[in-house]
Amino acid sequence: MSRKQVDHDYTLRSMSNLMGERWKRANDGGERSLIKAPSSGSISGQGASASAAAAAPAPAPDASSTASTGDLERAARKQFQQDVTPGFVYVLAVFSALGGFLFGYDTGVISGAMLMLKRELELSALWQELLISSTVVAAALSALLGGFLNGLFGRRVCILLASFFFTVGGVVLSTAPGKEALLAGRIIVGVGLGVASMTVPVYIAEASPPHLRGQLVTVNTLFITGGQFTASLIDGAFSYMHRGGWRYMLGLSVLPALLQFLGFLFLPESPRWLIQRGLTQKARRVLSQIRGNQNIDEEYDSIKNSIEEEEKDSGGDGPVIWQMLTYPPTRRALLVGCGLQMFQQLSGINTVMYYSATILQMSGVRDDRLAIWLAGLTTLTNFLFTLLGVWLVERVGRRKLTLGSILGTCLSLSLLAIGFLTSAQHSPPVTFHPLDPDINNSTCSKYQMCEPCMLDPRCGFCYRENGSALLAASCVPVDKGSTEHAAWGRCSNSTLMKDQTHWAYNYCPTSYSWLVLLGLVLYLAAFAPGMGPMPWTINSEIYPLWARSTGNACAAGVNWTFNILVSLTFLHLAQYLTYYGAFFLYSSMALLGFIFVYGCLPETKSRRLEEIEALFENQLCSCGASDSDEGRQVEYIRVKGSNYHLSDNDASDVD
Ligand SMILES: O[C@H]1[C@H](O)[C@@H](O)[C@H](O)[C@@H](O)[C@H]1O
Repeated sequence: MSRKQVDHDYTLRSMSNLMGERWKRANDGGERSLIKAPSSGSISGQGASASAAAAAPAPAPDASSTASTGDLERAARKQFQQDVTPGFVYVLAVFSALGGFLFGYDTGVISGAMLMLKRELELSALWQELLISSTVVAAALSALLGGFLNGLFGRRVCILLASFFFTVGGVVLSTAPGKEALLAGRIIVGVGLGVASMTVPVYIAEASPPHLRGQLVTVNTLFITGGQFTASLIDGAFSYMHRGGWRYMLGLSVLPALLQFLGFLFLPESPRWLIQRGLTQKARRVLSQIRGNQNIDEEYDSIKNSIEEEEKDSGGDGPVIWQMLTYPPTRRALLVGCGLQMFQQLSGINTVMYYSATILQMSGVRDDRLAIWLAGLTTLTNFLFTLLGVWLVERVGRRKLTLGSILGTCLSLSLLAIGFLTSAQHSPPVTFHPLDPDINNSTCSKYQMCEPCMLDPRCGFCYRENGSALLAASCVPVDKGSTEHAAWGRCSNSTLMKDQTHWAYNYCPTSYSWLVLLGLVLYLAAFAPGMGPMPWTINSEIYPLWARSTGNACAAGVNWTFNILVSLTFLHLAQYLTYYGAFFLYSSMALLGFIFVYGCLPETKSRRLEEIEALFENQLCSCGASDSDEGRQVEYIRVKGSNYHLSDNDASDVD
């Protein structure tokens, strides 16, 4: 049988299962399942038969039955909102999202810690780069390995493992006697990061009821940005310590890590993973614990049936990744999931996060400490707008949220670029050429403007400010040991830097910085609610169970890999393309991302995880045409002790 036929059969089988269940429940007076038909046309991926079924005229309900249906529906919704979501699922989400917090904290805290470390341990540029990127490289590799571990040992063990690594890493970092131990600590933390970043969204998604899933998984990204914000506060606070502040900065992560470890000793395994492993009694117990002793029969049966279906359908032998690539729906889901993560990083979020202090310096902030605190404002904005995403995700859905967000990201990146361009066009000229004591190094003295001088990593701009006028501006070599001062002359140490003399490394004084700042704020406001969290949220729900951990592992691996690529290349990119060139490049990446999302991302809001595979049965990137499906909703509604799937046009199924 060809793969195409297999897909088609699968579609029919899933359809008839759903319809059969619906019929059975409508007739036996017990639990009822009401699934709303597509509002217009078919839901994507349900093929011609589904369209035909949807197009068939439904019996017209009489007026009284419509009225009672409305009442029932309202009562059902009320009941559902009152008691269907027990608090336990929130506890579970928050404890898991501590993994997200550590992700944000450990990636964010290093920039402030590095300012102290490089001074105290006299780190060379190579060691600084090693300490920063080793964590991200370890995270990329362990995220990939995490897929395998997840399938083998389950989500809970993987989260325990990640928090164990975070704890050990934190202890090693805070007690490190030298740079080698620091490197070891950063690698250990990176391993934890990779495993946590791919496991936590999956665990939350698998434990959540469908109507809350998006929100709860998005809380994980809220915790990531919360971790980044906390890290910037801690960096600011400990920057006042003369020695050893970095030990506290790096070591404090032990607290949330320990809390998560202890919490997960008592939290349950994902019920879906348990069912897949055949541990059905345990799965039932966990499910009713998470659902607060509601009737879980329908949900349990539905998960179990779909797992059996999936196992039959995925077929094939060999490693899971091979099976995913040879089975069209999972291959498409994988492309969409990895594509989203790639475009998230290509939109330059981490350039903005890591270089916000430089961007702020451009806008006139001279004091290093103030720049550190203001960089905290950037992370706060990121955090606050992610909160907006948590609020929006179940209201507008993933697709519209991602589309709106990436469009806004693209426009605000262009504004940032225009800000940099205008600053470059009004770049101050070099007006003073001091005698270079090192006659061999005359590169810096060749520059006539601040812009090319600033873009050359070997040079910096030294000037005196008198009101708004720049006086005696020169381009001089930077000190090889520290970018905080020049190699020689007026800007070579702080005692010489009197009379309003300033050293600008990596930026130029400009009066157009407000444009850059505006672009920065708009960028975060656009990126944080959608492009920040949605790639994680969507990845946690688009794969069938047998492929979920591998799919998330690949997508998280892509996220970390592009994170390294974008953040490590930024300074080189700025050197070759200038700052505005780099931001125009990110903006065009976001535009490509918009086209990709528009064409390829189906709406997954309110669907059960087991239904989502059907969305990928159509040809890849045919979703742009099926926007109308977004109105389709499946919700569990509990009425007088029974579970309903309730939807808009299910009147014929209601007594
Ligand atoms: O979703 C997160 C979030 O947006 C963070 O702010 C960013 O630093 C991460 O790289 C990203 O994966």
